[in-house]
Amino acid sequence: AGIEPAADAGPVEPSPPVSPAPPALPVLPTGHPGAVPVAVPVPDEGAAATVAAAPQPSAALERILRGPSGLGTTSLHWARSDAPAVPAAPDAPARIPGNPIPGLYYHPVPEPDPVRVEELGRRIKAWALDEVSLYPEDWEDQFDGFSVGRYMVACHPDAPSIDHLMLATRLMVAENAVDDCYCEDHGGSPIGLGGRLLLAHTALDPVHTTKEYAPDWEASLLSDAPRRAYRSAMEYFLQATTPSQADRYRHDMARLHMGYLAEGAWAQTEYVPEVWEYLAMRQFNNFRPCPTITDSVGGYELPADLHAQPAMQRVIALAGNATTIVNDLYSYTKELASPGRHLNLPVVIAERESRSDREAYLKAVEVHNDLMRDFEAAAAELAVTCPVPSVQRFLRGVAVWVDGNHYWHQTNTYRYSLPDFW
Ligand SMILES: CC(C)=CCC/C(C)=C(\C)COP(=O)(O)OP(=O)(O)O
Ligand SMILES: [Mg+2]
Repeated sequence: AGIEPAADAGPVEPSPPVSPAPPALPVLPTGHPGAVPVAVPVPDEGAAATVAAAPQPSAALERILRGPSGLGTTSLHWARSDAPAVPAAPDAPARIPGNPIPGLYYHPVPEPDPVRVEELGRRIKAWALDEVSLYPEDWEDQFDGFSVGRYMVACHPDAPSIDHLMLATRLMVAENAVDDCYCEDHGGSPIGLGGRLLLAHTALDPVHTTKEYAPDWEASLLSDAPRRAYRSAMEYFLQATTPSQADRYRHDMARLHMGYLAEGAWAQTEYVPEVWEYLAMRQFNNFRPCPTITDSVGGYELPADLHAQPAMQRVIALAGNATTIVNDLYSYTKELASPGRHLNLPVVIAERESRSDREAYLKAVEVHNDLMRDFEAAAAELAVTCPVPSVQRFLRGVAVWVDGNHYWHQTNTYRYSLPDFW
């Protein structure tokens, strides 16, 4: 991961004052300079019926990708361009910084709104420095290089306001702080990871304990940068979401923490998993908590029983897996250069299937492409079988998150560079 907070995960340090309770989030655009009003792409009943009647998954997929159709819906096409998904040509001229991985199946996105990107960048830095003391000032370049504002604007083009975008952006920063500080090479280690993660998880899922012990737990939430970040980001999230949306997020974060633990355990014992085992671990150590808040950031709710449907769970898992293997591919050279052996899909394929680095990398691209195609087929099928407006919008929000995530990885040349395999 990438944002490098003050690496003080150990002993309790003097705490900054608890930030005030966040205000309730307005659902409508706020009039803030960056609060660009957007049309909400919820199909009407007629449009939903059209989807329901569509016989072919491919037609439904196109429907999800294109958004609503019909009179007056032009403005509802909020992110995916009409450009087809492309296996990139190796010699295609670059229009934006960073080259896409040749042969990768992805959808280009429009450039994120620069006004929003700038305002979000300003506000997230203020939060990081003033509200949660996330990192020392001399780490500013790394924070800026992470470009979290550009990331979140690209992934949530339907957010009604900057306040909504801030929900996702705080959580993204906090999640990376925990990964960097607890798990990876900014003070992290597999040793003792379980205890650190569990205690950090209580910033998301509070401890209900006796009067005697509650103050110690409360104080612990301010005792290091990852916990301060989780606690504050979750407090804002709770103000803006329903109890079931918050509980969905907690569940996804418990999954993530379980994935960190498996990765850490394998690192500790120097175990190189089989490819399928690696993919299982990476389904948990995964971006999943980010696309699954797309409705919260969009200012609407996918009801809990619709979120829990097995077909929706499959769509979410496949989307999360595709986005996470994108990270393995774009961060490959960074991870090769890091100390020790950092597992990612190309590294595991090379080891377990006795392939050259290049062959293994190219096979990992194919694994990603299969996951993307399976995700899109599963989403299309669900759109046909469940023509409910919130489901349609959620599926589209997840698809757009997948595309925005690819865009961010491709264009973040501060963090990532491609290997020389073509
Ligand atoms: C934002 C979030 C939920 C992250 C959790 C898992 C995670 C850190 C990733 C999927 C990114 O993977 P990785 O740790 O390999 O990140 P970098 O390659 O260092 O960018
Ligand atoms: Mg990586």
